[in-house]
Amino acid sequence: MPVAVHTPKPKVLIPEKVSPDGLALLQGQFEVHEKKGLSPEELKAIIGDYEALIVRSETKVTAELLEAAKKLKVVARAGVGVDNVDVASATKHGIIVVNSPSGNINAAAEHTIALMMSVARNVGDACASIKAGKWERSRLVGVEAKGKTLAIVGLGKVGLTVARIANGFGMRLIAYDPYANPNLAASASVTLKPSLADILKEADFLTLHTPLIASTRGMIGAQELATMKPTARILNVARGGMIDEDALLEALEAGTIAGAGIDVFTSEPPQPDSSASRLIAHPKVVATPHLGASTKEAQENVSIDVCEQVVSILSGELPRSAVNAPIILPEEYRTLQPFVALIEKMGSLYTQHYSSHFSTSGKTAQQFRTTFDITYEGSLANLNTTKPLFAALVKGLLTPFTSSDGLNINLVNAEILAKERGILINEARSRENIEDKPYSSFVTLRARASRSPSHQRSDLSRSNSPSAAKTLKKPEEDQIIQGFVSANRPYISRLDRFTGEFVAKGTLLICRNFDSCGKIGFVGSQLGAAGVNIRSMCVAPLHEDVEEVEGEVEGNEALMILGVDRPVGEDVVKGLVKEEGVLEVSVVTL
Ligand SMILES: NC(=O)C1=CN([C@@H]2O[C@H](COP(=O)(O)OP(=O)(O)OC[C@H]3O[C@@H](n4cnc5c(N)ncnc54)[C@H](O)[C@@H]3O)[C@@H](O)[C@H]2O)C=CC1
Ligand SMILES: O=C(O)C(=O)COP(=O)(O)O
Repeated sequence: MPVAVHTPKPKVLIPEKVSPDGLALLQGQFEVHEKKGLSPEELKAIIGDYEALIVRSETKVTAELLEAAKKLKVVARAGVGVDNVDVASATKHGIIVVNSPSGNINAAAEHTIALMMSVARNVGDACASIKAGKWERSRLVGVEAKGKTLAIVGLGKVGLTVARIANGFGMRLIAYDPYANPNLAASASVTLKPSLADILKEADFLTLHTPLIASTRGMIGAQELATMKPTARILNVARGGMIDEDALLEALEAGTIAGAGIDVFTSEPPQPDSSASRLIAHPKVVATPHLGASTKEAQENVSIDVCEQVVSILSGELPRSAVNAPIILPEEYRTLQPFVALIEKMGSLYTQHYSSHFSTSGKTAQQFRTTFDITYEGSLANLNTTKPLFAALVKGLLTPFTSSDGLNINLVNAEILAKERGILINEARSRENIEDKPYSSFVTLRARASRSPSHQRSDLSRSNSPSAAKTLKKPEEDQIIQGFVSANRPYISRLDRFTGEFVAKGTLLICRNFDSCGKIGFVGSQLGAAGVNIRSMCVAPLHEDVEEVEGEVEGNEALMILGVDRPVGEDVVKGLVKEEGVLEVSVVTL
């Protein structure tokens, strides 16, 4: 009686508060563990059990933690900034880092405006004063935003949203961002300036909206503050570390800066007695504990956004916002996804079929070839990026070798791994008309024969002429697999010298046999006797380009591809090739 095999569900760890709206998507298919308040040591001790980690800004995802994360496939940042994640280390380990690039933009922008108005009208100070029983109207006179200059550093998603709201207040808008889109800037009535110095001197309010990276760390220090108007007010809802907290405190004390609204700090929560703590306590400062993204709406958005991506990644699909992988446009993503599955299966078929098969002379293993040409034909040739397809091929080629040592191959590390293993993949596109075919695109994988002077005639990559194809002869021929997608299912349409369409799925028994009567019956009865049920069958005759060569057996051969319901044992395979007529058998699982 077959024994039911229990496959454990992948585990997802969430060490911070993440909205339940997204987590609901994970329940059922994964084991979801919400464990708040873990120390770095405690986190490191348990991370090895998890396939996915979902964090916000508090968890430090260090190289040391990632080293211990043996099963981890994805770090999902439920927010924008990934400065708390060692992305380079994640890339090295093949761990995908995803974020939610737009889920909390509006929240961060509105919080910036809230701080700007609070600083302008002394809301923090006034609130503390009235709660203390005072009534200080003349001490707490503020300024208006209307007519003032708002200087924006970093005109990305948050910066632009702030600009659009501030435009409604009647503010004059200037920005410094060397990579900004001038059309977007103009449409938000923002004048781009060529340098930081240019906007600092004109600012009545200065607001920061860049990521924390090498070029922005410490970008506002004593020198920069000294060039600003004494009436200027500074806002930071981006990251601590971009403003020198000591220098800002000094400027506020000296009265050379009028006030500040600060949501983020160099160390969070700030250490007691640190400059950040003194800034928070300063009467001219309105401070909040990193609340930029803390709205119900933003938390729902980011949670759903990253949880959907965790589901995709753990299901072997592409994420939409990977930080350490090429960005794919949504429409391209839809086109690519079925081909990612097809190409991975073509690579895996290649490795399994050619690396080990049974023939009349016993089990033989061929040398794994390392030079491949992959050609995308038809509408697939128009894609902007084929990186996910490249990664899928590397994964398909290597996974049959490497699954046991747990190597995690994905679009993040595929290129590095291919290089490390000496695999050379040449990608080509062909826009040739394929209107005569029943599908819009197809893919050809060709493993090049090793070159020696006497074999050069067989190298089809150097000549596409039909006469070159006719010279194909064992043992120096190229190995060819062709495939296409129909109704989202991956099909193989050519395997070596044989053409026939079969679905690349499940366990397949691939038999090369003499193209003569009785072979199907013989194989069927052998499998039946072994209790193996045949679910599908395809007979693939010789490809039309391959000429029947007099005196050679190839001209009289066909492939029989049988989809079977269970793995086929070695004894059954040996029994098949013993009988004259079945020349070679391989078993592959796709
Ligand atoms: N306080 C909070 O809760 C939140 C904070 N944030 C922070 O806001 C930052 C910005 O977010 P988005 O606008 O979504 O990012 P974004 O990537 O859309 O925009 C960042 C902009 O900064 C510009 N930039 C980069 N280096 C620069 C430099 N040296 N000088 C001037 N400009 C530079 C880029 O060209 C880009 O246009 C995030 O990185 C995150 O750290 C985001 C959301 C919530
Ligand atoms: O999205 C961001 O970059 C933020 O700073 C939000 O941080 P949080 O998720 O609230 O810890």
